[in-house]
Amino acid sequence: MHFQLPQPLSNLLKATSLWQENYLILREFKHFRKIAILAVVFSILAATFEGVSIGFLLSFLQSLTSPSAQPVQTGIEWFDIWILGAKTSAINRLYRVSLLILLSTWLRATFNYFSQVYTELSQLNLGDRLRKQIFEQLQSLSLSYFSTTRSGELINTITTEIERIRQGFSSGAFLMTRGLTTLVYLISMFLISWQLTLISALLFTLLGVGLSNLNARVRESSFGMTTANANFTSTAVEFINGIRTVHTCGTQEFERQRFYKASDKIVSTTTKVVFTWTIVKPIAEGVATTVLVGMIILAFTSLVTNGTLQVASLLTFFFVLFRFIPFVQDINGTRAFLSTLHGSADNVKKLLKSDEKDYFQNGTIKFNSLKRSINLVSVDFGYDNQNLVLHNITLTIEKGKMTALVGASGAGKTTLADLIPRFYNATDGYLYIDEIDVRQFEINSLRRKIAVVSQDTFIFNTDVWQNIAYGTPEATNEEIQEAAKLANALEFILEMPEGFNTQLGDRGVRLSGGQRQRIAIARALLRNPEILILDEATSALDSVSERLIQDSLERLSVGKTVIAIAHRLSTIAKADKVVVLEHGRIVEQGKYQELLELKGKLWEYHNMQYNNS
Ligand SMILES: Nc1ncnc2c1ncn2[C@@H]1O[C@H](COP(=O)(O)OP(=O)(O)OP(=O)(O)O)[C@@H](O)[C@H]1O
Repeated sequence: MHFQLPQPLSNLLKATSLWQENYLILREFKHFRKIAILAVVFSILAATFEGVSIGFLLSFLQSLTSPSAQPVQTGIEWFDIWILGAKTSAINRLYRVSLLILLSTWLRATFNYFSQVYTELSQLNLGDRLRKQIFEQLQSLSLSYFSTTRSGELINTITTEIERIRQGFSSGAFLMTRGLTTLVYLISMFLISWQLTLISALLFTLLGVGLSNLNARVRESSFGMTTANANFTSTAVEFINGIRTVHTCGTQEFERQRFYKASDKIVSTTTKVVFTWTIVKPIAEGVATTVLVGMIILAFTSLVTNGTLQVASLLTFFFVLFRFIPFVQDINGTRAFLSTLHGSADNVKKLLKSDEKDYFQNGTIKFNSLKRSINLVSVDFGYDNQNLVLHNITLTIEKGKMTALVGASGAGKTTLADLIPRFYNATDGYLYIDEIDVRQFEINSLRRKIAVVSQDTFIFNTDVWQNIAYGTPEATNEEIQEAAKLANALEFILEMPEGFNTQLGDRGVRLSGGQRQRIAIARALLRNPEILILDEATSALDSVSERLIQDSLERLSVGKTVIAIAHRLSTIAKADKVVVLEHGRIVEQGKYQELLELKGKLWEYHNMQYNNS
């Protein structure tokens, strides 16, 4: 069944500031509107039956206090006669009304149960949708977004802040049910005594207005609380990820202070919120009790003594008022709690918002294979708008050839190589693959043909099989073993306690640097790429394995296009073209021997390396 809100209702909803401010969150309801509507419907039914039981209660008390009096009549003849038993004896009426009270109470309890179940389910769905929405957002943002955002902050948004919004939904639903029931109470009270109801309504409204001011303050301080949470998660994530560096550098005390400070900040900002938020309920309670006592005195001294109100009606009125007060307190308390969530909502909305974010724009042309060359034409690139890292790069990388990038640390070699699989877009200039702008290619079809073996290969916390086959799920065990063998990784894998089934731990902590790199090479070998980017691929290996891997890479490179970045010149001596970069500019390019004869930059590096070793 497909639920849809009626158009006018939907338009009305969209005109509210609640919708406009929280559109990015509320739009998720459309994915589980059936559940959300059921939650609302059951809440309405529960509230209605609360009112119905009050009606029956009045009849019940009347039957008790003045059995001979005319019973309460609804005006619906069949109902008054057959259901309430208006024409039967007082005791009969008492039985009937008692039965009706029980029935309506059970029904109310049942509806309450379903309203709670569907509210919880809606809440679960909201959390689920928001997490997935953020995942989609993170997947579609360009990599540069992650260079400028702390990962801990993102983790905080996905976990803590979404959890708080989820709680916010159930509080919102609670507010709605409480609101509806309060309305039903108000109507019942109004029917019993409009004078007393008007006075109570006026006093409670004044109370509500007074408390709004406090809620605004809670809202303000909630932003500080969210910032403190985000900062704390970032600090904790950095501390755990960098634990080896902390031990190596002996900075435990420094980290302790940083961690404690971040944790203290959560305490201080939250304390501020707690003090303001929790004061709401006691204030509401005190004022409400004063109102109640005042009303009892007023009712007795005027309305009952002059006969305007029956004792049964008065008792029912106070019974309802008595139940009404905690509801009003709940409403105020929940409103205050909801105010504490503005910071969280803001945080999630900021991440989901699409303006001022750099999105990855996918192309449509399917990349099948490299036919001629990759051409960079006057390419400039900067990670931010202020500082260019690459300047005016014009370069041809020919199919089937090995192009080596050489230069000092920070010269821009990795950055240049990252432009080919389009990890980043050129800030200016063009990158063509076979004369087609790289931006026009469907990115996954291009990246499937490229393998990158980089300095910081990520090893997943799963077994060796899956780590090598990452990106090639269709690979057979034989193929995986063959790739491991070619990458010179088979031996150490088989020496591990469970061989290929060994779990590699978070980020591959159970592997040495060289082993990690060999897993990465095996991963690349398995993908059998057309274009191979080797970024310092052999730097973490001992000389024996380096030679073995060098051989396997040479075999693999036959007929493939290789872009190799290596500090050790021995690994690139056979390159078809060597490109020397300095401060993001190409200063030399040509064959290794030709460049040596020029006695320029490569010659300097060459001498430095071979004279030192
Ligand atoms: N994600 C990033 N965000 C901002 N700046 C970056 C980023 N990555 C690198 N840089 C900067 O870009 C410049 C070039 O870095 P790159 O990693 O390309 O140099 P490299 O020649 O590969 O160095 P190395 O040989 O040390 O790996 C450096 O100044 C570096 O600080």
